[in-house]
Amino acid sequence: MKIEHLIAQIKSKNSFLCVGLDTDLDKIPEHLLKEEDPIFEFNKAIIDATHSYCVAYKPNIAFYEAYGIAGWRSLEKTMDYLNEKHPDMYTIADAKRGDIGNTSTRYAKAFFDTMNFDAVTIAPYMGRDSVEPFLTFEDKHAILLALTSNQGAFDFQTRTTEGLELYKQVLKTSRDYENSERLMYVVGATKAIYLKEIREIIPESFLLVPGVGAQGGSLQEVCKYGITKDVGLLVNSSRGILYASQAKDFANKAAQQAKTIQNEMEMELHKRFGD
Ligand SMILES: O=C(O)c1cc(=O)[nH]c(=O)n1[C@@H]1O[C@H](COP(=O)(O)O)[C@@H](O)[C@H]1O
Repeated sequence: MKIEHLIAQIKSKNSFLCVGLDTDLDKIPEHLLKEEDPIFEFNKAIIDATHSYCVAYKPNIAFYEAYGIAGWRSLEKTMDYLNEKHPDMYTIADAKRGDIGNTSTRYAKAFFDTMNFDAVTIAPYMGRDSVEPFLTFEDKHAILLALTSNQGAFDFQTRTTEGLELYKQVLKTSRDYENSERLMYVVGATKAIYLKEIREIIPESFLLVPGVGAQGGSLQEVCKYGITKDVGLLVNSSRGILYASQAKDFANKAAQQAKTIQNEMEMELHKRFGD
């Protein structure tokens, strides 16, 4: 998807919500387990209920790989459903890949060509030649982990070498990669305070911001420090939306949660951009 199209979607829906499809058979409503493909049926119901309130969906690949071939099939069906019924939705494969060049090339083919995702999350640790294969696809994005939402982020990402924290080195160095305009970055909502300095290095790049909802990050703080003239944010919530109810009304409850976040986003956008 062209970035202009994503920005237009955000503006027309007054939403920069990404719904994370972290679909877990231990958490979905019991009545769905009787279906032939419970994961797909759950995703389809969630998509049908939430698509007016969000602009993106982010299946986390672990939740599909965990079920082997059946899980991959559910993922493929979910992507086919999204691409056919909701082609305006931005789709992110949360796979956190990255390897030597020829291997990254195959990962890029898997997610961009075969599965037709718009973006994939990438671990930057192996450097330039592990990232650039993902940047050769027009209108696709590689989303580099910069400062993640979890506690372990402090093990390495905030450590300083040569006067600069590692996550800042990731931001600075990757700007010189070929086709770096196709990069986005992950910054956890739980690290919103860091966004001020992050925006000094990457004033315009889109950020994927997970960690509101179940992990306790604040949408208001994220907006305060992270929003750009094009909004520049995709804020993800997975469990907080997916598992708002585990009863038969799960899709309605998920829609209510998504609508609540969308309303908050609309207020934040209104504060900054007016009508
Ligand atoms: O790359 C990610 O999406 C990601 C990065 C990060 O720093 N923290 C983080 O939670 N995530 C993912 O975002 C989702 C968060 O899920 P909830 O905490 O249930 O909203 C999960 O799929 C995580 O793997």
